[in-house]
Amino acid sequence: MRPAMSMRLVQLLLAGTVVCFVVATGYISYLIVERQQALRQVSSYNTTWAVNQALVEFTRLEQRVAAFAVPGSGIDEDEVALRFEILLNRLDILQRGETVEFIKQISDGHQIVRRLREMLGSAEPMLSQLRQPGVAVDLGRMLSSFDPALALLASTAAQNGAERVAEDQKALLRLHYVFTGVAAGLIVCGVALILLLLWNNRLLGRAHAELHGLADDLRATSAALQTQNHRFRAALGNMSQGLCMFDTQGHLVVWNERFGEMFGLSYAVLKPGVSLDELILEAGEGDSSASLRLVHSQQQGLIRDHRSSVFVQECTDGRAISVTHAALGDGGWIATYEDITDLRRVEHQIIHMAHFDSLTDLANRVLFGEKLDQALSRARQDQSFLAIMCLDLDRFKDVNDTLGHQRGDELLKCVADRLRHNVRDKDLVARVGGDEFTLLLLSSDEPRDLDAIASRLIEAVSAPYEIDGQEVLIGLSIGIAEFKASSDDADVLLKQADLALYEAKTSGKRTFRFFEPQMDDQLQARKGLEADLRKALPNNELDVFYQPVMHAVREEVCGFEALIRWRHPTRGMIPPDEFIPVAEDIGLIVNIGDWVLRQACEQATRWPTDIRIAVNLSPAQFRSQALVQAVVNALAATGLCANRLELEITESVLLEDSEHTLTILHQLRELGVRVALDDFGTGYSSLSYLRSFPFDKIKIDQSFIRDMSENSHHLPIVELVIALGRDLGVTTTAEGVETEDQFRKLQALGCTELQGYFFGRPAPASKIRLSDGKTRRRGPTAA
Ligand SMILES: Nc1nc2c(ncn2[C@@H]2O[C@@H]3COP(=O)(O)O[C@H]4[C@@H](O)[C@H](n5cnc6c(=O)[nH]c(N)nc65)O[C@@H]4COP(=O)(O)O[C@H]3[C@H]2O)c(=O)[nH]1
Repeated sequence: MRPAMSMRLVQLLLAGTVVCFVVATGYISYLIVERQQALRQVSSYNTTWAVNQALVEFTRLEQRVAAFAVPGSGIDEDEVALRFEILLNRLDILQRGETVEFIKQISDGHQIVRRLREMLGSAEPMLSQLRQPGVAVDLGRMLSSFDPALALLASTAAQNGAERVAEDQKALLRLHYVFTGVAAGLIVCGVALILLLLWNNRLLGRAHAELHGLADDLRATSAALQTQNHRFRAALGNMSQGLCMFDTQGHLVVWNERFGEMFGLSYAVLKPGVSLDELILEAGEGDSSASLRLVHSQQQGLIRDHRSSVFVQECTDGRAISVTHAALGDGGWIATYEDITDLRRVEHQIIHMAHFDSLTDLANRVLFGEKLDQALSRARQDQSFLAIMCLDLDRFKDVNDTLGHQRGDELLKCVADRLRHNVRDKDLVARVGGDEFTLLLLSSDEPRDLDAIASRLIEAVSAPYEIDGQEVLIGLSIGIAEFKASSDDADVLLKQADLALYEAKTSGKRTFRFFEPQMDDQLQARKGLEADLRKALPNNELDVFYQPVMHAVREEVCGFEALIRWRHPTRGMIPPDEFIPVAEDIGLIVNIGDWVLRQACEQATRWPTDIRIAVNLSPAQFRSQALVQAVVNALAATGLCANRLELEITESVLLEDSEHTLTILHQLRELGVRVALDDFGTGYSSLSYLRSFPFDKIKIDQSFIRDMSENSHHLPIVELVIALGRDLGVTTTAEGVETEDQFRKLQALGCTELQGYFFGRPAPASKIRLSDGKTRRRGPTAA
C-alpha cells in the first residue's frame, strides 16, 4: 500500500477509534448515573425499615400501656409518654420525603397512617390521666384497634421492599454486565488506539524519511541549478558576442557584458526591464551608440514582424557587426552581435591573396585567367584588340641559387615594378610561376604596337639591378599571342604564347617571338606524342637498355644503368630526353618509372650478385607519395637484394620540396637501397645538396668529362669533385667517358667508377654477356 493511502487509512481508523472511545466513555457516564439512581432506590429499603420501625414502636407503646395497667409492672406514665413520643416521631418520618411516596404506593397505607396520627392525637390527653382507672385500658384498646392495619402495612412494606430489592439487584446485575462490556470495549479501543498510534508513528517515520529524501533531492536540484546558473553566467560573460534578450513587452531580461561594451552601455543603464529605446536614449552620442542606433533601425522591422534574420551592419566607426536576430516563441526576441571587423579584413586579405601574388602584389594565375576570359568574351563581341605575352626571366635560377632565395625574391619584386611601370594601367601584369609572368594587353580603339612593347619590356627588365649592394643582371624572353580567331579560348591563347616563348628561349634568349602557325604544328605534334605515349606501355613499345659501369681500379663491370627506350611504331626510336618530360607533364611518369624499376630489378637478379643496377628517378615520382612502396614492391616481387639497387636523382628533385624529398630519401636508405646524385656539377647548389643528404655516389656530369683538356677549366672541377668524394668516402662515377685518354686521366685522378661509350653503349639485356671474365673487363657490349 502506498504511504499516503496508509496514512489516510490510519487516520480514518484513529478517528473511528476515538469516536468509539468517546461514545464508550459517554455510555459509561450514563451507566454510572443509572447506577447512582439504582443505589438511591436501595435507600428506599430504609422506608420499609421506617414502616417496620413505626410498627415496632407502636407495638412497644401497646406493651408499655398494657404493662402500666398491671400494678407492679414498673412502667410509669413517663415511660408510656416517651414511647408515645417516639411513635409520633416515627409517624412523622412516614409522612415525610420518600417514605410518603412509598406509603402512597401501598394500598390504604396513607389512610392508615393518617388515621393512626388522628387516633394518637385524640389519645394524647389520655397520657396525663393514665393513673385514672380504665384510661390505660381504653388507651390499650384504642391502640390495639390499629394492630391489623399496621401489621398489613408492615407486611405490605416488607413485601414491596423485598420485590424492590430483587428488582434492583437484577438491574444492578445488568448494569454490572453492561458496565463490564463497555469497560472491555474501552480496553479494546485503548489497545486499538495504541496499535493505531504505533502504526501511525511508523508511517509518520517513513513519511519523514521520504520528506528528508525529498529535501535532499531538492537541495541537490537547487545546487545543480545554482551550478548551472554559474555556468550560464560564465558562458554569457565569456562570449565573444554581445547578447541581449527582450521579453514580449520589449523589456530587457538577459544581457552580457560584451553587449554593453560593444554599444557603450554602462552597467548603470543596463538593468532588467529597460526598453531598447531607453537604452538608445541613455547611450548618449558616441560612435558606439550610433552603432546601436543603426543596428536597432535594422532590427525594428524584425521585431515588429516577429521574424528571425542574420545580417551584417557596417557601422560609422568602421566596425562590421554581424547580427543574429531570433524571434522567440513567447513573442520576445534574442540577438547576438559579433564584431567581425577583423574577420572581414582577413576575408578581404584572403580574397586578395587568392587573386594576387603575395611577393610582388601582381595579379596571380587565377585573376589573370578570370580577366583573360572576360577580355576574350568582350573581344569576341566587339572585335577589340587583345594580346597576351608570356614572359620568362633568363638566368633567374642561377641568380637565385647563387645569391639565395631572399635576394631572388628581392629581384622578383624589382622585376614586377619595372613590368608594371612599362605597361598601361588597363593592361594586366601577372606572376604565374617562380620567374614566369604573363601580360594581358587590351585596346578598344587601335591595335597596340606589340614589338615596341616587347622591346621596351626586355630593355627595362634587362637593365642592371642593385640587390644588397650587388649588381645583378638577368634577361627577359617573351612569347606573344594575339587574339585573332574567335574560336580561340584562353587555353589556346596561353599555349600559343607559351610556344612562342619556347621559341624565343631556344633562339638565344633576351628576345621575343610572335606565335606562328607552325608552332601550332609543334603543339599538335606534342599532342600526338602525348596520345602515343599513353598507349606505349600497354602496347609494349617501351624497353629498358643497360649501360655498363666500370670499376676504375679493377677495370671490370661493377654495375649497369637502366635507360629507358621507346620504339615508336612510326617514328622509330625516341630518346628519353624527348618523351620523359612529356610523360612527366601528363602524369604518366609514375607508371613508367615503376615499370622500369621492376624490369631493372628483375634483370639484375639474372646477373652475378656483385653487379649493381642503377635506375633513374624523376621528380614527379617523388611527388606521387607512393615511391617508397613502389621500390619495396619491386624488391619484394623480384627478390633483388636492396643494396644492389641504386637510385639516381638529379638536383631538380631536391629543388622542389627538399624537406619532403629528404624524408623519402632517408626512407629509401633505410630499406638498404643506395642513392646517387646524378649530373653533379650542372646545378648551382650541388655542393650544398651533398651536405643535406649522405649520398652513396656522385655522378660527375658528362659535360665536364667531355672537355678535360689541360687548359680547360673543367679539369680542376673534376679533380675537385673526385677529391671531395674521396674525403667524404663517397663513390664517384664519371659519365660520358668516350676515349682511353679520358679513362686513364680519370683513373689517375682516383675516380672510383667510369661510364661511357668507351666501355659500352646502352644495350638491350639480351645483348649483354657477363659469363666470360674478359668481356666483363672490357665491357659487355662493344656496340
Ligand atoms: N654522348 C654520350 N652520351 C653518353 C655516353 N655514355 C652514356 N651516355 C648517355 O648519357 C645519358 C646518361 O643518363 P642520364 O644522365 O641519367 O640521363 C638520362 C636520364 O636523365 C633520362 N632517363 C633515361 N632513362 C630514364 C628512366 O628510366 N627514367 C627517368 N626518369 N629518366 C630516364 O634520360 C636521360 C638521357 O638518357 P639517354 O638518352 O639514354 O642517355 C644516357 C646515355 O645513353 C657517352 O659516352 N657519350
